[in-house]
Amino acid sequence: MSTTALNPDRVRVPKLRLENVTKTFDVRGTKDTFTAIDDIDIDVAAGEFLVLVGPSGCGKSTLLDLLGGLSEPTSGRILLDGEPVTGPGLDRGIVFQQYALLPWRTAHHNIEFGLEAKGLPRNERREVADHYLELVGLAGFGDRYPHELSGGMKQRVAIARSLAFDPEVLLMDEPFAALDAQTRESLQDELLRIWNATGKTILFITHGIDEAIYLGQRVAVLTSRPGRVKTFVDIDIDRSGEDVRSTEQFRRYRHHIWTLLHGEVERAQVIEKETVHV
Ligand SMILES: Nc1ncnc2c1ncn2[C@@H]1O[C@H](COP(=O)(O)OP(=O)(O)OP(=O)(O)O)[C@@H](O)[C@H]1O
Repeated sequence: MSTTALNPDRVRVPKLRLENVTKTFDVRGTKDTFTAIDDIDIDVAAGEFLVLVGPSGCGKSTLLDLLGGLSEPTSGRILLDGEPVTGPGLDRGIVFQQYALLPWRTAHHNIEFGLEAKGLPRNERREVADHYLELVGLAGFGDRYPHELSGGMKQRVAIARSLAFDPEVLLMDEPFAALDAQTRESLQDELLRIWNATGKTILFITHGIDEAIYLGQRVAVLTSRPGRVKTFVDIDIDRSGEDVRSTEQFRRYRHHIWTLLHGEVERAQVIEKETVHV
C-alpha cells in the first residue's frame, strides 16, 4: 500500500491536469469570499481510472463543474491534452447521479443526442447507439422510453450516451449513489468492464470508500472545506476473485482510507454546524 503526498512522477503525460486550481465564491450580502477548493493539483494519466473521495461539502461537485467547463477556476488552470478547458465540450462526457435522460426520447434517441450535434448521419447514429447499448448490456432496449426502464437501466443509458460521442475523458459524479446496493455493485462491474474495453480516462467522484477502492487504480482523498488533496492512495487489488470486498487486502485499504477520511468528516460536521449558527 503506498501513499504519496504529491502526484507520482509516473504520470508523465497527463490526459487531464488540474494546476493549482482554486475556486472561491462571493458570500451573498457581504464582501467576503468563500473558498470551496484550494490549490488542487491533480494529473490524470491517459487511460487511468482515478477516484476522488471526500466528505460532504468538500467541493466535489464544484470540481466537476470546473472540469466540465460549466464554471471557471478563480485561479489555476485545467488542461485537457495540454489545452486549457474554456467551456463545455464533447471531449468530456459527464454522467451525473440523476440520470439526466430526456424523458420524451427513447434510449436510442437519448444516446444519439450528442451524435446529432456532431452531425453524424442518421444510419451511423443508430449503429453507434446500438453498439453502446450492447456494451452496457441493454441490446434490444433501444425503443424504450426512460419511464419504461429501471434506475440501473437508465444509468446504463446515461453511460452509453456519454461514451457514444467518444469523449477523451469520462467524468462521473456519484453516478450510482441513487441505486440499490445490488444494482450498484453490478454497475460497478459493468463500468470496469467498459473501462477495460474502451481504455477511457475516467475521473469518478464518490462518497463511498468501498466504491473508491473497488473501482480506482488510484484514489485521491480530499480534505473537508476547503477541498484540497490530502493524499493519493495507489490501489493494487486482485479483482478476479468471488468476493473481492471481503478480502484482507481490501479490508486494509478500507481501513487506511477510512482513517484518512475520518478526521475530515468530523471536521466537515463541525464546520457545517458553525455555518448554521452564523
Ligand atoms: N454557487 C455557489 N455559491 C456559493 N457557495 C457555493 C456555490 N456552489 C457551492 N458552494 C459551496 O461550496 C462548498 C462545496 O460545495 P460542493 O457542492 O462542491 O460540495 P460537495 O463535496 O459536492 O458536497 P456533497 O458531497 O454534499 O454533494 C459548499 O460549502 C457549498 O455550499
